[in-house]
Amino acid sequence: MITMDDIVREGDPILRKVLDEVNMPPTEEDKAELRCMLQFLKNSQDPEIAGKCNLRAGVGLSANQIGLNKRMFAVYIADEDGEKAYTVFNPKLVSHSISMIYLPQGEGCLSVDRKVDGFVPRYERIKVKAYDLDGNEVLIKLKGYPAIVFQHEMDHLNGIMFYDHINKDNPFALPANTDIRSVYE
Ligand SMILES: COc1ccccc1NC(=O)N[C@H](C(=O)N(CC(=O)NO)CC1CCCC1)C(C)(C)C
Ligand SMILES: [Zn+2]
Repeated sequence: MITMDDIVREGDPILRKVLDEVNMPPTEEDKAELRCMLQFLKNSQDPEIAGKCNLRAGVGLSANQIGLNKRMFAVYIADEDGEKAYTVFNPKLVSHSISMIYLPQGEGCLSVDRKVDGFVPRYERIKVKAYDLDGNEVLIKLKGYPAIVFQHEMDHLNGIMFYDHINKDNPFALPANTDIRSVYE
């Protein structure tokens, strides 16, 4: 079972690596690891398990955050209209909206044990081509909060941290000449 002890923290070089593609079809090992990552997110959102194991309520986890050099991540979002779980290999952003969004409270990261203030501009809508747990190619269309989570995780696969997107001069400045609005998760 993955716990916070297994989560790599900032400073570890693997968080700044461009990770390697996973050969398709995925091996049993690849699939087991990705399933474990999704289970961690579910556990972290279960008050009982999260309380017992001191887990931060996570909505997304990328492979390098548990020390694996593989282009894969899991996302688990449980909201009013049910739960959305994604386990993806080799995701590729195929298109995105011009309009952008950001979380008014900013972003955090399971690998960052400090608050980093500032707005993180993200595309409002994205289309992602990836491979699912069975190695089938899937096209995933997202908008709003789920799109933010996916972009946060895809950044991790390329060694990008959320705070790389925060304006250095004014963390709460929004990109000029951009259609951008705040969204709540
Ligand atoms: C059940 O949990 C929630 C319910 C409603 C709103 C928010 C959350 N949880 C989170 O946003 N959780 C964040 C998260 O998992 N991540 C993922 C991460 O660090 N991946 O590498 C950071 C988020 C910031 C924006 C998108 C992902 C942390 C860094 C605060 C743990
Ligand atoms: Zn993160």
